[in-house]
Amino acid sequence: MLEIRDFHFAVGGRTLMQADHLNLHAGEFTVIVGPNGAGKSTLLKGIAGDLGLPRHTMALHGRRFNQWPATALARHLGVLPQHSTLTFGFAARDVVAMGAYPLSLSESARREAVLDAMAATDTTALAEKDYLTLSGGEKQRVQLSRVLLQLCQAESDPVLLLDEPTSALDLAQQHRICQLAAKLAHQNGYAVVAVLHDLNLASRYGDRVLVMEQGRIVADGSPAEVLDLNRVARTWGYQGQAVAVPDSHYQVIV
Ligand SMILES: Nc1ncnc2c1ncn2[C@@H]1O[C@H](COP(=O)(O)OP(=O)(O)OP(=O)(O)O)[C@@H](O)[C@H]1O
Repeated sequence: MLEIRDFHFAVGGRTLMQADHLNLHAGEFTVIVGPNGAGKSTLLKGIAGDLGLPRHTMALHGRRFNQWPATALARHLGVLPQHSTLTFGFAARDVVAMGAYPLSLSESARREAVLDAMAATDTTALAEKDYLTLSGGEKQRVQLSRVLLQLCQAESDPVLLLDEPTSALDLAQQHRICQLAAKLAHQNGYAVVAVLHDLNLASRYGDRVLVMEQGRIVADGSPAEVLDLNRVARTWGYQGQAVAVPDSHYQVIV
């Protein structure tokens, strides 16, 4: 559904990200992993339009990005950046409501959609709180609600890009957000793409894993195909150990 061709971003002659051909699929939770500086955020920023790359190199549902009206594209492509800065003290629910800008909703439908988006990230209790007083993890989940709201009127399967959505979250919330990402893919048909550093979360929840190294995708497949100890040693320079999880088909790398 999302096709990328000849994607290239260089600064000062150094290629920071190159993807000759990448397809992202509806109903699939894709996880991007790789060492610091591998180009994961750059890839997401490129898709999100933040790098000014040519829009005709990407197509969504067979239509090139430059042929999509901006608001229609915003209803189908949502991005949770690694950092979101806000300097005014809005209530958390007003921050979420910012996601409604490409939508056409009555006032009451908008209020309800905001609450639905907050319920999905377990932030309902924060609705009236000043956003600036929230903890890092609470802010991250409120921002995710904003992006979920933005996609709630998509006419065809949307793409959700998450740049390190679990970086500020406690253990339980990390699993909840990964479960939500998998559910949005499997039950709602979203193409969900998340950058994660935790390879065990990637293996447990991802349908597909892309490994990036020095700006390029060097492995692409199911977690079992891609995340073995050899790959971990080669890509991260870390000699891990694999431990089987009882009564399950997956293993953790420690
Ligand atoms: N606008 C830019 N100008 C110069 N260098 C850049 C620019 N954007 C990114 N880089 C460099 O490109 C490389 C990839 O950065 P990127 O943020 O994509 O890495 P990452 O894989 O997301 O890393 P991390 O896991 O640390 O978040 C880094 O070396 C970074 O310093």
